Amino acid sequence: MDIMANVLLAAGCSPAMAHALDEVEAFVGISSALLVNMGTLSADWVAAKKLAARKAVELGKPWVLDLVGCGATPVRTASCLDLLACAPTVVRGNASEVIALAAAACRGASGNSGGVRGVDSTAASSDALEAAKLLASQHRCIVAVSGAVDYITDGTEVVAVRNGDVLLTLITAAGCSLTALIAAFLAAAPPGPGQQLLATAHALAVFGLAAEEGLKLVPRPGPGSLRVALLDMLHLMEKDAVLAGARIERL
Ligand SMILES: Nc1ncnc2c1ncn2[C@@H]1O[C@H](COP(=O)(O)OP(=O)(O)OP(=O)(O)O)[C@@H](O)[C@H]1O
Ligand SMILES: Cc1ncsc1CCO
Ligand SMILES: [Mg+2]
Repeated sequence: MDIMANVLLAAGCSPAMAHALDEVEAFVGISSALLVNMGTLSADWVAAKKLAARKAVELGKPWVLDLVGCGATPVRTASCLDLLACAPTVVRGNASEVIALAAAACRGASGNSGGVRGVDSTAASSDALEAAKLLASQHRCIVAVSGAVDYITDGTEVVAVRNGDVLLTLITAAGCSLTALIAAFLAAAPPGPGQQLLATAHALAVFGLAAEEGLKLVPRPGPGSLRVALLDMLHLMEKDAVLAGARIERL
């Protein structure tokens, strides 16, 4: 929650981390977008996630699902399936999580089918592209798979983003923070066909580019200094740097 909230603040947003059952709906009411993160699955938190997601749909607000550890345990996979049924705008996971969710959605399976290593991926994002397309078309959402190359699809179109650095995988909740940034970009996306897909791709590009630019500031790069430099660059990067450095390609 620390790094997610700080990433959002650095990017100019106003985050609130809320999970109380009797509060989440009111918070969705005053928010521009909702992020549901599956990192912590106490029963009342899961219930609050579902309430919040349903409220966002009722109010027509975008909401994003982060599949943390989908496939690692039966409870995690089942909870992710429950949230998928609440019509997310965007689903974001690493390759193993997306593969596990697609397998579970197809077969009702809840075992470790995506090669999940706890909350970390053992698969390449390209290996999850077909699973992502299937999920996106069957559930009418956008699916973003993070990795060396990030893929974003609505089931028909596929966009690839080639920003980022492998050192990000050594910062816990880097992916969670990226998903938070997707929610922020959805909140700011103009209406119209394809805009949410583009907003999602741009969030991935800006996040990855901030890491790349941050690494240039660090004399001896490691996860700790990258974590700090990433926050700094999300705050400092100007539009020109983003336009020059974003590597977004329609496939
Ligand atoms: N091999 C890589 N090269 C460059 N960037 C990468 C690589 N792997 C991941 N990334 C980037 O790291 C960020 C986090 O993605 P990752 O797939 O590691 O998420 P995650 O597994 O959900 O992480 P977490 O669970 O810690 O939140 C993304 O911006 C992604 O583009
Ligand atoms: C390590 C960890 N455990 C639950 S959430 C989280 C952050 C990375 O997904
Ligand atoms: Mg994750």
